[in-house]
Amino acid sequence: MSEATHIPVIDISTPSPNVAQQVLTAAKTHGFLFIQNDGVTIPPQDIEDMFHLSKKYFHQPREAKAEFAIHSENAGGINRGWVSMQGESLDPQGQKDGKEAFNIAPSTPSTPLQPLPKILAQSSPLISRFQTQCHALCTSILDLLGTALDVPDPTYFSSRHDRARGSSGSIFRLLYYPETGTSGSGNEKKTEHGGGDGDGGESQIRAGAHSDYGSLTLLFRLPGQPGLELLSLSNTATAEKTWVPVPVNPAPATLSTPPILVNIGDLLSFWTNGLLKSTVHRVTSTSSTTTSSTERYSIAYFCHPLDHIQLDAVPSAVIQEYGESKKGEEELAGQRKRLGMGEGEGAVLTAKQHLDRRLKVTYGL
Ligand SMILES: O=C(O)CCC(=O)C(=O)O
Ligand SMILES: [Fe+2]
Repeated sequence: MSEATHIPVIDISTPSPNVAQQVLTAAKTHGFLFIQNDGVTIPPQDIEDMFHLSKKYFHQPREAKAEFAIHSENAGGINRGWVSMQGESLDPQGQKDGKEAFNIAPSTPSTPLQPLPKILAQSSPLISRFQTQCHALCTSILDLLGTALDVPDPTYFSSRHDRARGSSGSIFRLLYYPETGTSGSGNEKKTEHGGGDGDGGESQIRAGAHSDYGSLTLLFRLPGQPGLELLSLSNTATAEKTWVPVPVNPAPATLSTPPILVNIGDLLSFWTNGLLKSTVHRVTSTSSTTTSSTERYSIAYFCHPLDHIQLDAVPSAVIQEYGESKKGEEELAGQRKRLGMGEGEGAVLTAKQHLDRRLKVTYGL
């Protein structure tokens, strides 16, 4: 990875203005940062158990998984349940993704977990606990951003994500990228797609190029299962971009458990006038020289503000100034266009409207 895209590993276990600045700098520069796992907020044992559960779930026969198909009543409605192999394209202009997924909406004190297939239901306490832990980490990161952005109330962002106060678009997602190049995987063909963005090689797209929709995404991956790449500026003069791999553990000699990867989503970028970057990323096969790749698992927590939260001006001089700069204006015009908002349309969106527009523009939902 070139120095320009060196994603820092940040230890936030003792929050301070300096730590807050480190988080802000990474969010402004790369839109990606690693958080050192303190072993407490999200215990490594729970991460391991979640991966174990995910493996057990996805290794079931197709028919068992189809009972809880995404958006079905069985699965508890819209955006919940199982996404089949090639069942979605994260890049609407690209090919179908070579992956399966299972979406679980977070439980709250007033809403229990959605109906789950038996294997997952048996581990409901682990799933609920894991979601709560993920949300707690998001809260800490949002508070650090509030501090570094000099918002008078540093909990400005996090209080607007308070799960006890209502529903949100937050979603917890188990992801499975089946082995390819062998019979029965359902995704045998190696494709030519994806080599044209500067990496020069042939690679198979397992999850198409996209940016995430919400405020923050936490991503858990397993050592020995690389494949995530982000689109990074490689030449400022020509604005040329290139795909850069994101290691699972950037410092295995010093970090016994992989740090947690965090990235900024479109909503938080929009809310901060484009100051925080929502960076395009994708998942490719592990090898650019062979036709097969081994199975891969990841787990994502997509954190969203409460549905009713208005994404209006954040009381931060840094954000306001950025919005008035040429770069900020360009950034916002691009985001508005992507959201299908007319030029000069100054309407304030709620978090739910933002998500609905983003889904509508991307999927025509
Ligand atoms: O599986 C991964 O490593 C990334 C998945 C991803 O970017 C997503 O689901 O939004
Ligand atoms: Fe993503």
